[in-house]
Amino acid sequence: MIEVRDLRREFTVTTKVGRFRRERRVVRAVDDVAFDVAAGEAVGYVGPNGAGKSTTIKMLTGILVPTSGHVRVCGVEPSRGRRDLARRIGVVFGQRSQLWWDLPLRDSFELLRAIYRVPGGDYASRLRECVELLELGAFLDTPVRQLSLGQRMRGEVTASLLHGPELLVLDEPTIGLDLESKERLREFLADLNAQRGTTLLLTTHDLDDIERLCPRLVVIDRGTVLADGPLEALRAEVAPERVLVVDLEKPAELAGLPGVTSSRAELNGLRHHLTFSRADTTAAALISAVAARAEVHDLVVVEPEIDDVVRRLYARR
Ligand SMILES: Nc1ncnc2c1ncn2[C@@H]1O[C@H](COP(=O)(O)OP(=O)(O)OP(=O)(O)O)[C@@H](O)[C@H]1O
Repeated sequence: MIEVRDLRREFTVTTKVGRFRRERRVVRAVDDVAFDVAAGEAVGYVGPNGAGKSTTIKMLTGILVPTSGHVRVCGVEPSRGRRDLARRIGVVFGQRSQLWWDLPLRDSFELLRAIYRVPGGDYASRLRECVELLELGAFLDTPVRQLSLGQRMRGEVTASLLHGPELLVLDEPTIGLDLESKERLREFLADLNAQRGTTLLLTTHDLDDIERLCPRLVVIDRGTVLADGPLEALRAEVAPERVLVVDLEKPAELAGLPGVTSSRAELNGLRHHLTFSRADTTAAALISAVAARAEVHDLVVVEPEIDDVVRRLYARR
């Protein structure tokens, strides 16, 4: 669905030096990026501010022309076949609208239907589905400028799906939304991917979006790909330590258990936090070792937070 090789984009920026001189400098925003996305995947494209995420997305959608490299999206070269591509993909920019500010949402949708020449039956069924799942009914006749951010974002997502795209590219789709709106949108996108098979590529700073939606992560920093793989594999690679938290029936000492790299006790020895590495032991073996020493009341295995995984990936540089 997406094929990117040796992708590069440079910008020339002019900065003022002293009172009269200006200096031209080349900024390489995307530097030899390569990745593929197969049909039906849901991939998170993450990185710190200025990493090159938006620049990549703009090249994938044909808004920006690459300085060099190879990009194909749905078999189309985006900068040459922008119109053709627009019929096959949907794009949502959290910070930019594709809706007509003064028109009611419903009229914006009608205009998009005409632009993309969507057959009446397909349009009606897609709109009905989005209205129902994204709960748009109450504000379909409200001008876009009067909508809340959460309502507008639901409108943006609907607008991007009316022509039935194979791929949906989202740049910061949940930015600024309240928790309930975020969750509703995530659930909708997860269903779209799982049930319709729509491929998703999204950039986000909210790692809960990734945890909820994207089994695979491409991490970019300073224009280059730092890591690419399933979230679980990256977690195991850079943050292999997990913590077994056990509550005991009676206080006990749990020092020296095999595979435990550090431990901490609280509640007068009733609760223990045992840190262990995947390479040294398994959760099952550790639980058996604890149970052989003391009567276990309850337990939980805590995985490293996704924020921690991503922070360690950035730090690895
Ligand atoms: N039009 C432009 N002219 C000059 N420099 C640019 C331009 N667009 C982006 N850049 C620079 O390219 C780099 C990458 O920017 P980009 O917007 O792709 O980052 P990002 O990962 O999307 O960041 P953020 O998370 O802050 O949105 C930055 O150093 C940015 O200043």
